[in-house]
This record gives sequence, C-alpha cells and structure tokens, in this order.
Amino acid sequence: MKSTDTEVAGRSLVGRLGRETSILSLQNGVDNPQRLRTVTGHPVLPAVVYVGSEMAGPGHVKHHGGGALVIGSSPRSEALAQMLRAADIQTTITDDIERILWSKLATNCAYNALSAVAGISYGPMLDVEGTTDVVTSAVQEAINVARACGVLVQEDLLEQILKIPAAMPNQMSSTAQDLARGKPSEIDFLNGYVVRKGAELGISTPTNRALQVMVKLAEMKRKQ
Ligand SMILES: NC(=O)C1=CN([C@@H]2O[C@H](COP(=O)(O)OP(=O)(O)OC[C@H]3O[C@@H](n4cnc5c(N)ncnc54)[C@H](OP(=O)(O)O)[C@@H]3O)[C@@H](O)[C@H]2O)C=CC1
Ligand SMILES: CC(C)(CO)C(=O)C(=O)O
Repeated sequence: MKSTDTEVAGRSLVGRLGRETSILSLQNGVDNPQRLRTVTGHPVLPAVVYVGSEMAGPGHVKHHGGGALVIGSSPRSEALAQMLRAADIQTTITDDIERILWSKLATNCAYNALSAVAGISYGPMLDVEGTTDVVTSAVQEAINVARACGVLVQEDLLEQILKIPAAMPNQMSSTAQDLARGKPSEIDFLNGYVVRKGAELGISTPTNRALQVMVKLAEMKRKQ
C-alpha cells in the first residue's frame, strides 16, 4: 500500500495477526516500518523494492523494469527470502537496510515529482537542460539529511541515480501514476519527509521543498 495508507491498513490488521506474525513493508519512504510497528505492535521488516510497474487496468500489471527486493535482517528474514526466491523474486537480506531505504528515498526525491508534474516518463527527462542540476540538488539534500540522521549512503549514489532514466525509459513515477489516477500522492513521505527531517535537524532543503510544493499544487488543481 501507499505511505498515505500505512496507519489505516496497519490498524485493519490488528486482531487478525498471529502472535508471532511479522509484517513486510514493501513501500517507498523510510518511516513506514516504524509507523506500522506503532499501530500494529508487531515486528515489521523493511523492504526496498527495485521495480518499475503500473496498474494498466483492472488485473493488468505492466512491468517496466527491475524486480529485486532487499529486506532487512531479522530472525524471520531468511525463511521469508527463501519463500520469495521460490517465487522467482530476486531477494537479498541486508544488515544495513536504513542506508538502502535512504538511497531509494533519494532516488524518489530525484525523479518522482518531476515525472509527476510534467506527466513525463524517465527516458527523456535528463535531455532538458537544467534537469540534471535539479536532480543533483534534490539528491544532495537527501544525502545531507540522511547523514544528519546517522545514515551514510554509498559514495556513488548520485552517479547511480543519474543512470535510472536510461535503465527505465518508459517508467512514469508512482507519483505520476497517483496524480493520473486522482489518488493522493506519497509526496509528503518522499521529498516532504526530507523537508520535515531537514527542518528538524537544521538542514536546508529548498529543492525538495519546491518539488513537494509543485506536486501539492498539481494535486490541488486536480481537485478544482
Ligand atoms: N509502482 C512502482 O513502480 C513502485 C512502487 N513502490 C512503492 O510501493 C508501494 C505500493 O505502491 P503501488 O503498488 O504502486 O501502489 P498502488 O496504488 O498501485 O496499490 C496500492 C494498493 O494498496 C491497497 N490499499 C490501500 N489502502 C489499503 C488498506 N487500508 N488496506 C488494504 N489495502 C489497501 C490498494 O487497494 P485498492 O486498489 O483497493 O485501493 C492497492 O491495491 C508504495 O509505497 C510505492 O511508493 C516502490 C517501487 C516502485
Ligand atoms: C520507479 C521508481 C524506482 C523510481 O522513481 C519508484 O520507486 C517510483 O516510481 O516510486
């Protein structure tokens, strides 16, 4: 589910889970596992989802690239990973899930809002002069906030992020898909999270703020 639905969906699980049940959070953003733990009282395994997909119609999932999962380590993770691998889902376990969650968040901060506001797929985005500067600035701000939260991302993160448009040229961000479907976006949990944490920790995040506001304005326009 989307980050906007985490509490409602989590609460709906309360009373339906076995005492030993762990929950897997297959979501973008970095704070969903903690929010799910708070409402369910159950262990929650964070997962980072490396896939580009969309619902092209009822019962029709369109795959644009990727397909791997990285899940956080826990006593349950190996059994879960084996189950996922048996279903042909490439799954790895990491002791450093916070770093990977933040790296994915930086990726979402780079492209989701731009794809959503322009209604454009990733392929041609970097051809527009200045887009690389905006992406670089959004990623650098996210890295600064991650560092202030005690999380060091990989050194070549920006370089990897700049390769994504070539790797998933037809992908529209999940935020673009939300806007197109008239659904609330997750922007407050993506660029918005970086802005909130940045404000808390005294780190300036003007590019992420602008990207968040642009998506909020597009959402407002859709409602008019
Ligand atoms: N799409 C992509 O390419 C990628 C998405 N992600 C992340 O994965 C997560 C899910 O995204 P995605 O699958 O695209 O989202 P979708 O909007 O396609 O699907 C969300 C699903 O959650 C269900 N849902 C919503 N509220 C509840 C609830 N209270 N109880 C039970 N189910 C509920 C919805 O049901 P219903 O349809 O009935 O409303 C829907 O089936 C997000 O965090 C997203 O950022 C990560 C990587 C790539
Ligand atoms: C496609 C991808 C990986 C990058 O933006 C994504 O996570 C999303 O659209 O939310």
